[in-house]
Amino acid sequence: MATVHQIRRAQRADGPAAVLAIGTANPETTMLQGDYADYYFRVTKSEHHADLKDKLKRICKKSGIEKRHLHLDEELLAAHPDFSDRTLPTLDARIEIASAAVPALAASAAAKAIAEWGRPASDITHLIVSTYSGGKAPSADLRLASLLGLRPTVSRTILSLNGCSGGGRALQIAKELAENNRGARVLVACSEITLMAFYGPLEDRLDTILGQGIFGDGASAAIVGADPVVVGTVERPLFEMAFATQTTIPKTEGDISMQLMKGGLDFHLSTRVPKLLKSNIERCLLDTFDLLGVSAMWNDLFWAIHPGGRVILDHVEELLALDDGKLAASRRVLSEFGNMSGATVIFVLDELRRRMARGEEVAEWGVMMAFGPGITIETMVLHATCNLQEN
Ligand SMILES: CC(C)(COP(=O)(O)OP(=O)(O)OC[C@H]1O[C@@H](n2cnc3c(N)ncnc32)[C@H](O)[C@@H]1OP(=O)(O)O)[C@@H](O)C(=O)NCCC(=O)NCCSC(=O)CC(=O)O
Repeated sequence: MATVHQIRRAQRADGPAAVLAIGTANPETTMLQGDYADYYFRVTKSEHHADLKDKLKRICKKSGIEKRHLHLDEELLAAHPDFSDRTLPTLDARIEIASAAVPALAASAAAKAIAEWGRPASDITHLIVSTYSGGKAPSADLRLASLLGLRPTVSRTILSLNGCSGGGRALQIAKELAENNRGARVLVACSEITLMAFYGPLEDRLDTILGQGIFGDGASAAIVGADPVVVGTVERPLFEMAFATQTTIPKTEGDISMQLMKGGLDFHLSTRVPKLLKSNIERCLLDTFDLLGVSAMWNDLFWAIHPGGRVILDHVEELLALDDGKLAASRRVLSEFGNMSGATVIFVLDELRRRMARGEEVAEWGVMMAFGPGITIETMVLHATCNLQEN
């Protein structure tokens, strides 16, 4: 019999985990940001809140968002007019819709990632799903496994209510799984729909107005594995996952929060969020690079920052004295899709690889950062492989 130490060593991969493929998907319904305030106040029958409508118009104008995709379209809302009133008991109906829509959207994104990866879905060994739109067990992970035809032994994990840091957390767990289980191929899927937190405006909840104005729907998927297969199907690592950390900003539990209530998901965002991130991000980066034992010039790196809001990107750019264009991938994703919570950061990686393929970003090393309730900062140091320059 081998020793436990030998068994453990044999289980570990040789190389670092890497993102091997990426896929994204969005609901068909598109909402132009310039039309949103009129639409929102009309469908929620709230035209009498003229001051709030003007505020939302100003938020939309300054949001850096051109359009968003939304699962909850006018037709679906017409079938559920009570969704506009957060005091009515709509949680059951919302969960019913979300428990079909979230895995379906995730499956669209995952199918694209699997097609790019080039191996059969049945070769996936682990599945991690992140969403804030849960409320049922078995959860979206099991439904997604079934939609994709994953093997019955696939090892599933659901991350619930991790909010905008869900994508970062899921990728960190995928890295650990891939590096500690030789041959593992981890499918990460993040799927978010705002239907859970859609309701009309309230004078005393300005964060509702903000949330309605910046959040969008989308799903992203990534396949993560170590030691790429080079015989038969050739796997092409995109981003190698060098190192990862998680930091919580002390005493900020109340600044980003979500809670299920009878009328849906109550989403709270304090006005302090951009400033809190601004005063903690650089320390977090310095600590991460210290732990790695290397120093870095911020402009020599590529950046995949979660675009939580336009002003957050402005703060990061200013704080780190980043050159123009360093946050172009985050800004483009924000512009095209809004803040899709946990799904967003993989969209940013997808956009980054397109920019790298066009030669618009040439840095070899970079950082991915996502922020969520906690306030939690998920940071990962990435290495771009030559495959990204060759496309
Ligand atoms: C909303 C903005 C685009 C507005 O742009 P500017 O700040 O440049 O413009 P501005 O100061 O003139 O603000 C325009 C109007 O928005 C209002 N406003 C700004 N921030 C607000 C907030 N947090 N809650 C309510 N209202 C807010 C202002 O009071 C102002 O109203 P008036 O015009 O009436 O004076 C920006 O502030 C932004 O990007 N904020 C970041 C949003 C955020 O916190 N994102 C994190 C999401 S959480 C996340 O990503 C993680 C997770 O969900 O888990």
